[in-house]
Amino acid sequence: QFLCSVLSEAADVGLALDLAPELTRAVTNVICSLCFNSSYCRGDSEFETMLQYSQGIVDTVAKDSLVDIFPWLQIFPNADLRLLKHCVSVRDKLLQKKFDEHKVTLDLIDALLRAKRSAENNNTSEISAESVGLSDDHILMTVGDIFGAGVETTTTVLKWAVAYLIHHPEVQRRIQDELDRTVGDSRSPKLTDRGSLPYLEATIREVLRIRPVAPLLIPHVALCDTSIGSFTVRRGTRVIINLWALHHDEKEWKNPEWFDPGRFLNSDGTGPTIPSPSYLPFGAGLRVCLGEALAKMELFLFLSWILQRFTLSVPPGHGLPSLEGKFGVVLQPAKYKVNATIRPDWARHKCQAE
Ligand code: HEM
Repeated sequence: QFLCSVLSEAADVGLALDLAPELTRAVTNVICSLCFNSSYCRGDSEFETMLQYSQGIVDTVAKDSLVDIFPWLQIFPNADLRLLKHCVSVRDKLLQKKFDEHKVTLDLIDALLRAKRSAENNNTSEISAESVGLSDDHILMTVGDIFGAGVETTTTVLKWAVAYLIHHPEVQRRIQDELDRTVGDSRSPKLTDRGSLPYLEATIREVLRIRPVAPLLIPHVALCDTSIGSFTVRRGTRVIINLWALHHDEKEWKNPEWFDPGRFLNSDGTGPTIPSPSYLPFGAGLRVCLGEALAKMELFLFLSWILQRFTLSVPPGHGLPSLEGKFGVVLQPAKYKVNATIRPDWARHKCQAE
């Protein structure tokens, strides 16, 4: 709702908007309300700090990832590693503050603290809060992981989605037709509408295919001797999965560089499908993304709300957003500006409400 009101204010005065900070704030607030039962307003200085350290981490993790591959290289002076350590320490201080401020509420920290207290009360020589991973430090790092994994990823997918929608007004129109037919303009889309909006679902899948947020997933280590196809993988080997190659494999995807949500629709166009097993935007197996279900809900709600109310386009005098991306642990699009125009039915709606 806040995001839509920012778009609405910009639309009223014809302002070209950099959506990135607004999308980040909206996604951060989803995670904040889950972890701390709180949210940030526009211009909050703590939120600005969070934006800065988060970008610092994205810019340095996996950059020229030689240290990731040869960890002993960290003995040499390294400006990126220094910046990374600084950002992590700012993050830890902020999380510690949130943790100290924490009152009794119903959120993730609260649930973890209750589990810790219950483990402490049942303390026996075999089971202690510490041994089941519930020290204060574990709780802080769990919340840190949820932030680290849950904000930049979802925000980046939304930025790519908007960039592709601006490049493809015909895709926007088709989603809007679908929204008009199934949801209308007298209420906002809900999660229960997801099953009746297959083209929007197919578009989200195509964005996740064509610009996978984690093009090399997260590095894995083989826990035992094993094999992948005809390759032997020894215990302790670092395994990097090239998701980019899987998602752009010409044997699996016709014209893989074309943005075509239709490839994720079944033959009669009535439901979403996954046409190839070469599609793993959230990874697979034991270490598959923990937040997949949450991320899909967010992507659906953000995009359906925005497209129900607005049409997105390139502001006059600006070029189309670049689709190249900046490679790092997360593949981010370059900055771009967007024009939001209120759709005629919503404009009427607003007038009636005033
Ligand atoms: C569209 C958004 C997202 C995408 C594309 C995404 C993608 C991924 C990928 C590719 C991995 C690595 C899987 C592997 O290496 O096999 C991963 C791991 C992970 N993700 Fe996500 N993610 C998203 C959102 C989220 C959210 C919202 C959360 C939490 C609230 C989250 C939490 C995690 C965690 C904790 C892991 C590590 C799991 C483990 O190692 O056991 N992710 N994600």
